[in-house]
Amino acid sequence: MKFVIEHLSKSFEKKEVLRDIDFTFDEGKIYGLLGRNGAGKTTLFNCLNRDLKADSGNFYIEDENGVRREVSAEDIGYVLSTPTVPEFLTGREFLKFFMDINEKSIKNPKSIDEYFDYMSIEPEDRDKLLKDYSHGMKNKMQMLINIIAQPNILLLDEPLTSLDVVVAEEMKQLLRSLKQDRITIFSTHIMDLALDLCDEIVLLNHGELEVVEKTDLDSREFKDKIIAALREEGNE
Ligand SMILES: Nc1ncnc2c1ncn2[C@@H]1O[C@H](COP(=O)(O)OP(=O)(O)OP(=O)(O)O)[C@@H](O)[C@H]1O
Repeated sequence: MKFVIEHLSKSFEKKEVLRDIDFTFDEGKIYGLLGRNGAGKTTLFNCLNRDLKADSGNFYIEDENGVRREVSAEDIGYVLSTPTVPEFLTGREFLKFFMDINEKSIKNPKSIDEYFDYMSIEPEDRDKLLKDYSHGMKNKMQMLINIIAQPNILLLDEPLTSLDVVVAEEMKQLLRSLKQDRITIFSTHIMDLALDLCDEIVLLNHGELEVVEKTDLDSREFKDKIIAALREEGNE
């Protein structure tokens, strides 16, 4: 499977944020999306998730035989940087509700407590209202509902920033274990995280996506190359 973006453009009034983007993402890889503040990472994710209408362009899923099809809502899981969960439900009620409404699309469902175990959410927290969850715990719940359905494309907008070091490490392991059979695109400002977790580093710079080739560079040189590319001419 490939995820192909063609001629994707988006402007806000006079500001051209995404400029005729052409890019192909391959199955089984984690892509680290890096860009300056305001470069358009969230805008790109919002367009791919169809929360925002692109001005032009399209994107498809292409199978092994080169056959293309439209991307459906079930193909995409989108974890926002600021978790949004229904605060009036308990963690357990939320998971149950989510599993009930997605019954048909969840392959090999586990029990609710198995899912909580999977995300290291303690038994005493499972029946608390989500409004009383910490930011990191809400983040975990959001991550959980996005991976339960095993989407073909997982978009993660800075999801690890608020997590403590132990949980962030667990999430990294989780994302690595999930990367087969799907395309994971991960935006972050934490370069070490990107280098550690991601198979490819993609820069969003001047409204375009480009891969940073790593050939023969040690990690210091690679970081310098990334910073130089992002610094060049600025982004605003
Ligand atoms: N709804 C909107 N209306 C007008 N301008 C917008 C809107 N959403 C985003 N923008 C502008 O588009 C540009 C890209 O914003 P976006 O949030 O996509 O950047 P980002 O790369 O995710 O930034 P950061 O790393 O700071 O989170 C910014 O200049 C922003 O002001």
